[in-house]
Amino acid sequence: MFSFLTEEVAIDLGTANIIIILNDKIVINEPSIVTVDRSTKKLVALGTEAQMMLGRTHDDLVTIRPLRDGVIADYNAAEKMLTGFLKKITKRSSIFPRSLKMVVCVPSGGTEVEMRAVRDSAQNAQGRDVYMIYEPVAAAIGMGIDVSAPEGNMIVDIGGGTTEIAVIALGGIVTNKSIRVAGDEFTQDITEYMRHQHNIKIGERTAEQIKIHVGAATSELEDPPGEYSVSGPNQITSLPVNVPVVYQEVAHAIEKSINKIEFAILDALEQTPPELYADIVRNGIYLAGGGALLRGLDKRLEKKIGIPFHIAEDPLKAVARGTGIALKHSKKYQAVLFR
Ligand SMILES: Nc1ncnc2c1ncn2[C@@H]1O[C@H](COP(=O)(O)OP(=O)(O)OP(=O)(O)O)[C@@H](O)[C@H]1O
Repeated sequence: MFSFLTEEVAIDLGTANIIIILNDKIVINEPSIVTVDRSTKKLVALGTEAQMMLGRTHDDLVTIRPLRDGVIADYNAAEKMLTGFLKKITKRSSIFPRSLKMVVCVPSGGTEVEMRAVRDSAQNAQGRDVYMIYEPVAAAIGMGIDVSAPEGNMIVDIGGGTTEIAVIALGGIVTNKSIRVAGDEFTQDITEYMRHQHNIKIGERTAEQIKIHVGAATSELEDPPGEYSVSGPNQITSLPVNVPVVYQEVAHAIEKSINKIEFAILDALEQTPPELYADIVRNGIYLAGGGALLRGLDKRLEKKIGIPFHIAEDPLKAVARGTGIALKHSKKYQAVLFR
């Protein structure tokens, strides 16, 4: 009778970004950040607004990233963030409590405790009917892969906190590898490199901008980006300096982290049963997550591993789209949804 009060919400609760789909449309796509008042514990800003405050707050305010390495690190902040965003987007009724049917994605390498934290915070944020889906499965659905087919498909999802590598067949994850090396680690590598090589101190946002503007996984790009200039204080003199950065430097800075991802993919392939391995060689490997946008990454991996790599159409949204599709067709996808 009150089904008009039920709203369907799909959530990609990522370390770097949160994407919320309401009734089929992306309504929130913002950084997973909150600013909280230290003394009253009240929420001051959310998402993009909170990101603007990162590194700029005074003592009374604290800017928090509630997720680290793909999982909830600060439970209270995560709940505040979810509740805050859901308040922004859902209908309110003063007479009847609203009812949210939710699907939230979780990393495939998460522990039971970590998953419970997601479930509880979603329920406390008014989710009456909460389901979960593993991120690589959601990414595969988002890329249009038939996850229930009797065929193996490998997904490599390079997010902010984790790189998830999974082989999916018959609606389940057959091989799974999750490493805590992804976009945030690349950003940190760049900060370190700039400090060592150029004696310049830069913040997280600037390092991320370098990665986005001139980020590359190889120093031999066919279509290289122009240099990107950053300014900041010299480490020793504190005087302002301006440094132009070229893509080869970023490739050098993140080399070790990319190597770790290569090894993890090789390791996952080694653990894959032979029939599924043959499918993967035939179908290629699918890349999703923001890290898939690093220039030359697909070509580099292809060369190293000898299997073609396909990048998702919109890598940053593949997981969210898949979560939304699984929610919309929850009967069809009941095998991949769990509570
Ligand atoms: N053009 C780009 N080139 C390289 N990296 C990028 C680009 N755009 C975004 N990123 C990086 O992608 C990461 C975010 O990706 P994504 O939104 O897939 O992760 P997430 O879902 O929030 O994280 P996780 O899956 O670990 O919880 C960030 O580290 C961001 O800096």
